[in-house]
Amino acid sequence: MKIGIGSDHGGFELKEYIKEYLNKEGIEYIDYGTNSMDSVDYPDYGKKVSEAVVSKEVDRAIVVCGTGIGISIACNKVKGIRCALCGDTYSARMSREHNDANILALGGRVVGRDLAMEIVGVWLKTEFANGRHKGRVEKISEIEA
Ligand SMILES: O=C[C@H](O)[C@H](O)[C@H](O)COP(=O)(O)O
Repeated sequence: MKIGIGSDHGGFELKEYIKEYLNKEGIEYIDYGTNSMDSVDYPDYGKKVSEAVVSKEVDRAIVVCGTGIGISIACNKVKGIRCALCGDTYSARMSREHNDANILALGGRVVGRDLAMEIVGVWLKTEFANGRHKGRVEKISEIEA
């Protein structure tokens, strides 16, 4: 599995920490920026990462901004993206099992590093459950169409 990762300045530090985790776990990733704490606009990075998911350059992605709110809103404007902003491991697991979320959003100024890593770990390893959830996710795609 290849993961895309991106953030604005508010999520930069957590993004770099997540990269260390991915390196340790041997998970391949592409970093779409930003590359410093200099102020940038989160929609630019949400768009880049989302387009990489839709084009299948990466399988799934993780995005981070200060709260995770702005970048998740931006990602969810891209057709085919189901971005879930998660602050706990239960939501992270459900976002995969029930919603087939293809992007995880985190708030770099909200969640601590240890919790963020638990959320990332759960989200990466959980598969979509299909079954009754499949038709519901398809109805989301119908809204987009
Ligand atoms: O939802 C938006 C994000 O939390 C941004 O990271 C935040 O708005 C950036 O704020 P500032 O420009 O004050 O660092």
